[in-house]
Parts: sequence; C-alpha cells; structure tokens
Amino acid sequence: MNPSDPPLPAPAQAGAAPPSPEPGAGLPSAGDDASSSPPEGAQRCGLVAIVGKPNVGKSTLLNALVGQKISITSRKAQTTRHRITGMRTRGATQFVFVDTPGFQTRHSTALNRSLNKTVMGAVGDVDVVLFLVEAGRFTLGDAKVLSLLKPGIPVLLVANKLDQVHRRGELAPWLRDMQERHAFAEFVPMSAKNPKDIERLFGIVEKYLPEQPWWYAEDELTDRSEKFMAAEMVREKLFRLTGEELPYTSTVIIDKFDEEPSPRHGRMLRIAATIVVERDSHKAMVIGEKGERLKRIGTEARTELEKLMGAKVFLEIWVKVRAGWADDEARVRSFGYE
Ligand SMILES: Nc1nc2c(ncn2[C@@H]2O[C@H](COP(=O)(O)OP(=O)(O)OP(=O)(O)O)[C@@H](O)[C@H]2O)c(=O)[nH]1
Repeated sequence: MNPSDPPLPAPAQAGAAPPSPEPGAGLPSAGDDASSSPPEGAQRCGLVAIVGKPNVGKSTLLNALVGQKISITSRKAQTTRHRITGMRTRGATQFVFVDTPGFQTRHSTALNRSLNKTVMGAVGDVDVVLFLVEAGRFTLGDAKVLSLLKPGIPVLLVANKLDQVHRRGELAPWLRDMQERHAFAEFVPMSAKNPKDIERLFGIVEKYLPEQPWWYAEDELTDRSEKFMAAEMVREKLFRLTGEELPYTSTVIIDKFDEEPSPRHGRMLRIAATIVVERDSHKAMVIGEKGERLKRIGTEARTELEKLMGAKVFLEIWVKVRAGWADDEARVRSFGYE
C-alpha cells in the first residue's frame, strides 16, 4: 500500500476516464454545493489542518466537513495513521483539509516516530489550524500537540464533544485557562456529530482562507487512491470488530487491486488484503471462532467499499504474523508509512 498511488476515477465516471494522477481524478462529492464555478477573482482556497491528540474526534470532524466518509474512525485511539487530504467546495470557497494522526507520546517506536513526522509536516504550512480538544479537558497529550504549532498561523480552539458536557457554565473557567496557554484566534465549542455546528464551522474557517483560484475540481473529495481507501476500510472494520483486545500495531496491506469491466455491474474490483499482526494470539483473535470475525470484517468492509466506489467488489482477506513490525523502520516504510 502506497499512499501516493494516483487517485482512480470516481464511480460515476467508471470505465470512461483512465486512472490519472492529476487533481480532478479523485472521488467526487455528493455534489450538493456549488454547481457552477464563480469568477476567478472571487475564488478562495486554502489549507486547513485538523490536529489533536488521539481520539478527540479529528476523523469524525473531517468526514463531516467533507460530507463523505474518507477517514476511518473508531473508539480505539490511534486509528488514523496517514495525512489525509479531503476537500469541500462550497460557494466560492474550496476548503482543503488535512487530517493528522494523534501525536504519539507514550512509546518511541519506528511507527510512532513516523506518525509524529506526519503531524509536524501537516501543521507547518497551512492557512489555519483547527486544534481539537475535548470540551472542558486539557491533558499532557493536548499540551504536546499544542507545543508543535508554529507561531504565525492562526489556531482555532475547537472544543469538541460538547454534547458530553452537561454543565456548560463549567466551560468558562476552562476557557480562561486555555486562553492563557495560547493566543487562539477563536474559540469554537461544538460537536463534530452535529450538522448545525459543522455548518457554523465552515463560516468561521472561510475567512482565514486566501483569495486564490481553487486547486481541485469542485466535486473532488480526496486525493487518496481507491487502493488506499480499501486498506483504510479494512483497518477500520478490523479495529471496530476486535475492540480493545487487538494492539493498534496491527495493519493492513493491499496485495492486489484489479479492476475489470463488468457487463452486469459496470465495474468490478478484485481486492486482496493482508492483515498484519504481531503475534499468533492476535491472529487467532482476528480470525475468530470458526473464522466468524474475519468473515464479518470482510463483509462489512466490502459493503462500504461497494458504496464508496460504485462497483461490485470481491474482497479476499488474509492474516499474517510479522513479529515486531512496528519497531522496524524498513518494514514500516514498506507498509506505506512515510
Ligand atoms: N459524543 C461525541 N463523540 C464524538 C464526537 N466526535 C467524535 N466522537 C467520537 O470519538 C471517538 C474518536 O473519534 P475519531 O474521529 O476516530 O478520533 P480521532 O481524533 O480521529 O482519533 P485518532 O485516529 O486516534 O487520532 C469516536 O468514537 C467518535 O464517534 C462528538 O462531537 N461527540
């Protein structure tokens, strides 16, 4: 799996357009927004980084902003491992979002060092940073991420999971404390699961983006390839269906991603994936009793991939044990982590 694989044509254009590395060839959005391009001068476009420690809701927010599921989410911390760019064009403004892995502070493995490098890369060169925390909370993990932010770039303090705060009044002293920690440009209390809050966030973020022509076609969703999305989808189901038992070091690689025309379905994808785990006991956990769990992982991933890619999907999943892969720099690279 290589995250820089060229994006493949979108479901609607399947069969018509050849695979292309050009912007404009990614997965299209539902197309609910701007229907015609406004004049050049009026266009706005810019990069918005979404940063925060693991599990604060970054992927949930990105998916809500893009309007489609492009970043996987789960209750398990450290689900996101790659910088994912999602786009959304609304009216005259194109928002280009960057999702980042939560900053890893506990263990210094090759995998974690690679993840931290991705976080640093994402925050250096953007127009605005959304710094996500859980409303009313601030831990050492949050402080570490905050310390990575470069001066000169406006940072919005996004207090997510507001729905979990029962006494809103208690947020006032917390906010005062937060203002002493950093000169935040704005404070946005919200819930990534509330569509009205997402709407409001668009309005707030828009004014930080410079006037310049759009970088992507207005219906583009992500610059990630379908092959990459396939690995991510399997990984999400793996984490969701194994819960806390499986260490986060398990990963998914795509061994085969073949497309064939199909008279019946228009488009057919044959995908073979390998789930890599560190121990035999983990392998047994993934496979489950009589193979039940692996079967469910496959069925759920296939159903979502068919929806996302507008194709009939045949998905084959294998499980392999590779002890210590997260500690081995060369192997981490070979699995697609920069
Ligand atoms: N109640 C509530 N839960 C939320 C909200 N936003 C996200 N969550 C939940 O928080 C958990 C973590 O969300 P993710 O979006 O995976 O978090 P993340 O920051 O991308 O996590 P990593 O990939 O570990 O960095 C999931 O169970 C989400 O459903 C929210 O506004 N309210």
